[in-house]
Amino acid sequence: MLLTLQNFLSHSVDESIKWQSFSAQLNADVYVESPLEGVLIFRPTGNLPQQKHIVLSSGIHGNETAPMEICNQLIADIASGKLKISHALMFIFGNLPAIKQQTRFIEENLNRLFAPNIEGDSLEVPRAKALMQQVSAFFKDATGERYHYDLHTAIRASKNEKFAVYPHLHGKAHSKTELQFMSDCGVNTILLSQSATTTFSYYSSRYHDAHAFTVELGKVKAFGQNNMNDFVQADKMLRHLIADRELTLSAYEDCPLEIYKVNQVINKHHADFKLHFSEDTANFTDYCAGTLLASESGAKYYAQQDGEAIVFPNENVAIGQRALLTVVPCEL
Ligand SMILES: O=C(O)CCC(=O)N[C@@H](CCC(=O)O)C(=O)O
Ligand SMILES: [Zn+2]
Repeated sequence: MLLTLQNFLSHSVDESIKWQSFSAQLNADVYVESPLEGVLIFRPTGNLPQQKHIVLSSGIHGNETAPMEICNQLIADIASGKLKISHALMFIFGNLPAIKQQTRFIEENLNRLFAPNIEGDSLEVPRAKALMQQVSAFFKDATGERYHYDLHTAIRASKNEKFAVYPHLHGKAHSKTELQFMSDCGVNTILLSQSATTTFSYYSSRYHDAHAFTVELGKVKAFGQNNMNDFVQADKMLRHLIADRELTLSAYEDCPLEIYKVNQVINKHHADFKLHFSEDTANFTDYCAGTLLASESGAKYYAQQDGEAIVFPNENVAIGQRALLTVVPCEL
C-alpha cells in the first residue's frame, strides 16, 4: 500500500492495475482509505474534537497538471510520515480518463456536471455522480468546519496569475479568513460569482456548507513542465492547513487582495460564436464601455462598464455553455 501512496496519481491512471478499494491503519496516527478510484481519505486516529474536513480536488480537467503534482506529493508525504495530519482529508483526482489522455475532458466538461439531479449519457456524468456521493459521505459526519479547494490551472495566461472563484453564497457573508488564506497561498485575486453554477466548488459550498473555491494556480502545462517554485506559497499553506490545528494567517489589512465581481456570464448559443480579441489576450485584460467582446448569430456582447475585464474566454465550448465571463472591480 505504501508503494501505491507514493504515487497515487500514477496508480489511479494505470490501466494495468485493476482498481480495488482499500482501507488500513497507515501508522499509529493515520487511517487511510480509498473508497473510489482516484479518491483517497486520510483521517487522524482518535476522535479529535473540532477537526476540519478538507477536500482537495485536482484533475477535474485532465490537462491541468500542476495541482495534481502538488496533491500527489502531499499524499506521498503523508504516507511517508513526513507530513502530519490534524484533520480529515479527502484527495480527489477528478477525470481519470482525461488525465490519462492529457486532455481537458473526454466527452463533456466534468466541471459543469456537479448538480444533484444531473442526468446524461456522457462518460463524465457517472463520475460526477460518484464524486458528489463521496463528498456527501465525507462531509456527512463533520462536526467542525468543511473546506473544499478545487485546484485548477487556466488555459490562457493571466494578468493576475493566481486567482480564485468564490462561488455564489446566496446571501451568506464571504469569509475574510478564507480570503486571508487565499492571499497567503499567493492567490490575491478573487472573483465573486453572482449566480448558481454547476461547478464542483459551488456544489460543496451550496449543498455542504463548505468554504469552497475554484482556485486557478497558473497556466496549463504538461506533466513535468511545471516550475514547482511557482507554487511554493500555495504548497506551504496547504501543508500548514493539513498539519496544524489552527492556521496562522496574515492580517486582512495586510493582504494585497483584488476583488472582482462577475458582471456578465456570456453563454454560447450558436456555432458561429466568436470572440473579438486575439487568442493570446490574457485573462483580466480590461476594456472601455462599448467595446465589442463577442458575437454570434443574433447577438453582440459588449463591455458594459469602463474597466470591465475578460476571464475564461473560450469560443470552442459546447453550445449552451459559458464562453466568457466579464468581471468588474468591487469591494467586499
Ligand atoms: O482557463 C479557462 O478558460 C478555464 C479554466 C477552468 O477550468 N476554470 C474553471 C472555473 C470554474 C468556476 O467558475 O468556478 C472552469 O471553467 O471550470
Ligand atoms: Zn480547470
